[in-house]
Amino acid sequence: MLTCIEGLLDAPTLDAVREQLATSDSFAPGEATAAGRARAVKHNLQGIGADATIRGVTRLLEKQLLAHPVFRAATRPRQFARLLISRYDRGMGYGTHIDAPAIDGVRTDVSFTLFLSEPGEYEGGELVIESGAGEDAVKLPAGAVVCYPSSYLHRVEAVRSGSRLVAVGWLQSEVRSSEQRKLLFALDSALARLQEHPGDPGALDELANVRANLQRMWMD
Ligand SMILES: O=C(O)CCC(=O)C(=O)O
Ligand SMILES: [Fe+2]
Repeated sequence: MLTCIEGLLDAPTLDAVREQLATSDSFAPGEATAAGRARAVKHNLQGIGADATIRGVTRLLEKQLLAHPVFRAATRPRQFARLLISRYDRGMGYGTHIDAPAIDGVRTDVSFTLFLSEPGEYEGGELVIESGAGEDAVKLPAGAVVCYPSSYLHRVEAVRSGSRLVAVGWLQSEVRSSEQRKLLFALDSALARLQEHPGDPGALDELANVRANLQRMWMD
C-alpha cells in the first residue's frame, strides 16, 4: 500500500529547509550510501551526513515526520533507520532496486520520500513504485510524503531538466507486517472520520471492509 500525505511540512519549515540546502555545498555522489545491486544503478547526489547543515536538516525533518498523526498512523514508527537528503540534477536517476533489509542494524519495514522540490521545478524524476497491482509513478508537491513497504521494487526516472531535491528515509515499524499495518490504518482513519461525522457512510464502508478482510484472514 502506498500512502501519500500532502502538507506534512508547513510553508515556513519548507522554506527554511530549502534555503539551508540551497546554500550548502555538502553533497557528494550517492553511490557510497547504496549496497549490493542498488549501488550500480544509483546516480544522484547525497547530503553528506557528517555536515552540520545536513545533520540539522535531517533532525528537523525526523521531528516533523514523527509529529504528524497521519504519518504515525500509516507507518507506526519504532525507529528511523536512516534519513538522507538526495539531489537529482539533470541526467541523474536511480534504476530499479530493492532497499537493503536492514540499515545500521535497523530493519527497514517502510521506505518514504519527502518531496522538497515542487513538481514544476524539474522534468522527469518520478518515483515509480512496483506494488503487486502494477506501477505507480509518484511526483508530489513540496512538503508531501509518500510511504510504501520497503519490500516493493522501485526506481527514480531520470531527471530531464531542473533539479529534484528530496529527503528519503527508512524506518522499522512497531507492526512488521504491511498487511496488518494497512488494517490498523484503515481502522484509525474510519474512527477519526466517525468522530468528526457520526454515521459517515464512507467510514462505515471502511469498517465493513476491515471486518471482511479480518474474517478472510482468520477463517479456515
Ligand atoms: O528519491 C527517491 O524518491 C527514492 C530514492 C531511493 O529509492 C533510495 O534512495 O533508495
Ligand atoms: Fe530505494
